Formats: sequence, C-alpha cells, structure tokens
Amino acid sequence: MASSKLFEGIPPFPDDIPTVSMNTVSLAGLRENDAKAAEQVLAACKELGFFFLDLRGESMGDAMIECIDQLFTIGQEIFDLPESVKHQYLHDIPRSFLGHRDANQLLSFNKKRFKPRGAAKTETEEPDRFEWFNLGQDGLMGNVDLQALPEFVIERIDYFKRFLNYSQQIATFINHTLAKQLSLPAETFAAAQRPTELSGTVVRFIKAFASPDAEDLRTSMIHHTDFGSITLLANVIGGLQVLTPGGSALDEDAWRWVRPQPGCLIVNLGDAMVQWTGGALRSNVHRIKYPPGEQRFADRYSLAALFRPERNASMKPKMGQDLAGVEDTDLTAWEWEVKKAMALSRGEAVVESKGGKPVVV
Ligand SMILES: O=C(O)CCC(=O)C(=O)O
Ligand SMILES: [Fe+2]
Repeated sequence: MASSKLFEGIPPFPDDIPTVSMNTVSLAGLRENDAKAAEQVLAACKELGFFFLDLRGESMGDAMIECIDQLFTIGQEIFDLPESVKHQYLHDIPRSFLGHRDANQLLSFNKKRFKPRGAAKTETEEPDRFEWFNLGQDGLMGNVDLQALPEFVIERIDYFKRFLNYSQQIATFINHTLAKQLSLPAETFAAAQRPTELSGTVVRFIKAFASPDAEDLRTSMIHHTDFGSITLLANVIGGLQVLTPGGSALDEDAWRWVRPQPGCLIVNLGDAMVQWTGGALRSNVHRIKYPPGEQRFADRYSLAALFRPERNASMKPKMGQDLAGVEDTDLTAWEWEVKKAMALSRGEAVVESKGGKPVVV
C-alpha cells in the first residue's frame, strides 16, 4: 500500500482489538519465483483468501508505492469535488439493478463512476456510509472510449493508468504463481483476464465517512465476497474486517480487523477464482466496519484494483475432474456476473465465503 509517509500523523490503529493473522509475501520473492513465496501464496489463497503483499525493496513495487501515495491525495480531491459535479457522473446501481432487469443495464454499472453515500443498504437495512468512484479498465486501456469524467480526473488520468498497469503486472504474477502451484499451465488464469479484452475490471476509490458519533459505530460497506478474480487493496486507516472461516456474519465475535501495513497491499481472491478451481481457492467474506479506536474520527480512504474475468471467458472449472455439483459451467463470465448481480439484487443470494476445499489434482 502506501508508503510509511501516509501512516505518519494519523491516529494509531489500536493494539487491543482482535486482528486477523495474514501471511505476508514479498513481491520480490514472487517475481523471482521463490519457492517459499509461492507456497505461502497458495496456502493463503486456500485457507483465508487474503494475504499481504510487501511491495518494498522491489523496483516496480517501490514505484507503485509512490504512485499510490499520489493517488491517495488525488482520490481525496475527487471526493471533495462539488456535489453538483459528482452528480453529473453518477453510478446508478440501484436503478439499474432494481428497475431495468436488463443485462446491458447491469453491465453498464461498471462504466458509471460515483456512487453517493447511502445508495445501498447495510445488513441492518440502514443506508451505507461510503462513496465510491470507479474507473473501468476498458476505458483506461483504450478498449472502449474513455467514459465521460470530470476535468479534474482527466487531467490526472496518467496516474490511474500507471496504477492499473502496476496492478495488472502484480495480478499476473499471482495468477501465474497460483496456476503453477496447482499444477496447471502458468497461463491458465491470466489467459482468461487479458487487459486488452472487455471486462468489468475497475480501479476504485472508496471514501468511508468518519464515525464520530455513537450511532456511527456500525457497518459502512455491507459484508460481501468480491465477484472477480483478484483484488488489490491499499489501506491506511483501519476499518476492513474479515470473517473468520467457519464463522457467521451475524456473529460480531466472528469478525477480525485487518491492520493496514505500510508498503503492503492487501490481496484477496474473488468468486471467479473459486469457480475456476472447482472450490480449491477461497473467496472470503469481508466488510468495512468503522475505523477502530481514535481512527474513527477520520474519513477513511482506500484504493483498489478489482480484476474480473474477460467478458467472454468460460466459467467452467479449469481443474478437478468432478464437475457434479458445480453450477454455471456453461456460462461466460459476463453471463455469470449478470446472474450473480441479479440474484443479489433480488435478495436471493446467500453471502458466504466460498471454496477452500482440499485440492483434487
Ligand atoms: O476499502 C476496503 O478496505 C474494502 C473495499 C472492498 O471490499 C471492495 O471495494 O470490494
Ligand atoms: Fe470487497
């Protein structure tokens, strides 16, 4: 994530709250095909579906840290744009999910940019407490025309392109490592996520609002698993929580805080990796609560690259002989995502961690 610079001058993350224990893998190790790093990635992706990736001391990693530092400033300024400007570029999930049950409408939500605070609900049916701003990979790569964006963003678009480029390289290392560790051809996962092909991949900024009052001590972003393949996340202030494997989302004791680490990205797998591996890899439920301790008085910003399979990729598992019980093997990624989005919008989908089964090679 960001350099230690951004961690200076913020209130401390408390020492007396339950945190999740996560493997830390170094980007240098991953890049050099270090056997121990590769084993750690596989173990983390099977057991928890989350790990820290330490970018420090690796040339691309150090350049990415600098880029993230700059984007954290830019991201704050984007959320500070006048409401009248942000309203010209609204994200319309609720209307497209609930109003038009039309696949094109659903897909188009990735092309939309600002989600205002309160547009969705938390588990208590109360309004959420965050805004987000999404930029699609397709526009940044030139696969389609760049979406209409505020002038302020256009002027800084190269920062987003650089962040996306670094993120793509890292996702490719992880995809290669996982495939090889699972005794599959190295390109197995990467070949279904080529950045030059249309997909729902986005760069996302999130602003979760400060929680100064007692009534704010509740969920900011509802618990979920990510739809896609790999998510890279940069956090400075706490607030992210991971559900303990085997725990229930309704049990507050089953949640563990993630302590953000300077120079480290948080990596987590999404549902597509579970589907492709017949359940061997894990996508774990997580949510944004409120920043813990004294941190709750600050607005919390995060930056993510959320990778999705290319639209036409097959969602048939790429390993495991027994497809009995695996659903949607005949769908393309796009059909699969639309189906999942519809089920979620109708309240039919159960949000639960998936995968982490014993590997059948
Ligand atoms: O901001 C965070 O820490 C988590 C965001 C997240 O889970 C998401 O955007 O899917
Ligand atoms: Fe997420």
